[in-house]
Amino acid sequence: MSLFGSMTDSISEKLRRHGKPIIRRRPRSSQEACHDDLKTVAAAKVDQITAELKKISSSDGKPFDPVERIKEGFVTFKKEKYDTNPALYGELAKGQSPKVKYAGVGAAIEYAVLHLKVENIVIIGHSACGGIKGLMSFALDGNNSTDFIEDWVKICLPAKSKVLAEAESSAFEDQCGRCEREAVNVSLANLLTYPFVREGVVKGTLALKGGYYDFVKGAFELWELQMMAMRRFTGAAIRACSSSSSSGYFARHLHASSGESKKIVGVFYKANEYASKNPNFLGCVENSLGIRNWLESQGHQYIVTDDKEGLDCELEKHIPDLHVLISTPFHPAYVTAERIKKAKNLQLLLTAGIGSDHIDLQAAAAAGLTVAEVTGSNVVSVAEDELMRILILMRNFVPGYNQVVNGEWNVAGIAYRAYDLEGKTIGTVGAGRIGKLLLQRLKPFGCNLLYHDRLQMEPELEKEIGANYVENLNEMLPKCDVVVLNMPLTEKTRGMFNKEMIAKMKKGVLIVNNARGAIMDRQAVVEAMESGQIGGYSGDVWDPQPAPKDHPWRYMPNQAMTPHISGTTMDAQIRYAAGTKDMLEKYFKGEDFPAQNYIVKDGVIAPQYM
Ligand SMILES: NC(=O)c1ccc[n+]([C@@H]2O[C@H](COP(=O)([O-])OP(=O)(O)OC[C@H]3O[C@@H](n4cnc5c(N)ncnc54)[C@H](O)[C@@H]3O)[C@@H](O)[C@H]2O)c1
Ligand SMILES: [Zn+2]
Repeated sequence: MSLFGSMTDSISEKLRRHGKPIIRRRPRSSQEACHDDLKTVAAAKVDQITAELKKISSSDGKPFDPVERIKEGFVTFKKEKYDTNPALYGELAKGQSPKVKYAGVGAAIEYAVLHLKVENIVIIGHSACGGIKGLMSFALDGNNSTDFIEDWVKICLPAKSKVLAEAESSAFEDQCGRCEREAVNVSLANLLTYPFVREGVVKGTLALKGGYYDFVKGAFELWELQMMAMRRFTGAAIRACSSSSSSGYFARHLHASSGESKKIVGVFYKANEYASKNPNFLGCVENSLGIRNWLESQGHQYIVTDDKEGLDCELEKHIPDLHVLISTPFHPAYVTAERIKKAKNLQLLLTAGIGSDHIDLQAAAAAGLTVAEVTGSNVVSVAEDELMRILILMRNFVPGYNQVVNGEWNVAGIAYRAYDLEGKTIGTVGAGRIGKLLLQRLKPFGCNLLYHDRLQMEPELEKEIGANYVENLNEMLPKCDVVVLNMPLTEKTRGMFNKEMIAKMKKGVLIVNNARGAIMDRQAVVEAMESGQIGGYSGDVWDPQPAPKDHPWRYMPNQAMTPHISGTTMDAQIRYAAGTKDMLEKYFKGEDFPAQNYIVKDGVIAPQYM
């Protein structure tokens, strides 16, 4: 591993979770009782050293610059040590087996930032790193992960995927070199999960810097964390890290006694030959959210299957004694009242994704169960996909694509019903997380944006998004060239878009539905497509799922349907896997989940799902 402490937070984290803290605490001594005095002493010492350093550098007229100090130090090291002892450093360049490891763990960082008021944190990686070599050569297929490397790898996966995406065909050595630098960036992002670090960076009182020693070339690189770019690249890492808690012991169980072993069942789609094609493919049976080793190391049983239908299926076998069921909307395990009745040990139903309508919420509430999902985990994924579908329908893309595949060329056959998006009226039914993101993304297209929801947005947000609220849905529908559905499937919205509602829309309206298939009256859609009342329909949600071969939406004209894919991008999977793990961890400890994740809590259904 690194000599310089990068990644060490996650390592100590891992050890703490296994109940083996790296540093064992001595009983409190009287000396420790007066550590407040020591704090003052330490702060005074730091002030003194800083003042001395400033004096030294101001003697040559330049202001004190900590980054310059590091560079100078490195140049001195290179000239006076490295270049004078080629035999030793040549040996080091081949690899090392260090006897000592310096590690800054959470508490030390907190002390340094809050009390010593350091202005720079530098994380330094190095060439020929054994840890990175392990990370790069390790296949995340869920089979050969070791107890230790699994969590570490998960935290650094964004670095590995970035390198593989950018330099897939490069030589292994080159990939390792890139990953040694990217891993530093991940560690920097990891630091941002500390609120006091974030605050310092935002306020400009603290700078996060990455460094890299190349022992082979004898070079040193230094770079500063770019807040915006980092956020984008390491967002997933930040979420993955912040989902790990800092205490390793099971405190108490809200629902059961401490330390009890649980039977957890996950229902996911099978990825078969695709499972190993991407290390972030966590949401399939094969990789089972990447939590198998973690669960089993704590004595829990984890059964995973895609076999979810009928009385003979694998899921049904485990219903009588499972404690937790993890399911996804993409390959929904239908949790009916009968199944809930049979599930005598069931406590928790987790949806890895958003939308828990595959669960009979009334029955779950009556049985005192908790239902929760990873709220927000794939809202960007869905909003982007909806924007794509709007454009695909508006430009009549699918028939054009089909012509190409079929060896045809007929511009007219596409053009007569292809339009610009600009100037059209687009209305979303439901403007929650996804609806708002869609409206924001539509703004630059110069459309007339409308929304209907149970709730009106705050005037400021409404103005920023540039959409007008229409309280009465019946007034909005006749105005729209495109209607997008963005509300949950509930008892109120099931079958809501029937023949009568569809008749209220403009003739030739385009409909995008990534919300839920059952919000539409299946047959009414088919008939309206055939009559031309609906000009185009696109979506990724069906009722039931998987859609049977004879589902009529497969065969209606002017449709641009896909299987349920929008919320299960590789980016989304990292987020919903981390969110599911976070909730499991909290469940084991008897802690509450983030409030927005609850669909049913303590037998009460959240109001918008009633
Ligand atoms: N296709 C996919 O992969 C995918 C992924 C994520 C979510 N979804 C679906 O999208 C839905 C919305 O997700 P979200 O994250 O935006 O949820 P959200 O809770 O943030 O927003 C839902 C909005 O719908 C509104 N609403 C509820 N009932 C309504 C009604 N009867 N009439 C009008 N408005 C109503 C709510 O007030 C809320 O503003 C989910 O429930 C899920 O079914 C699909
Ligand atoms: Zn190393």
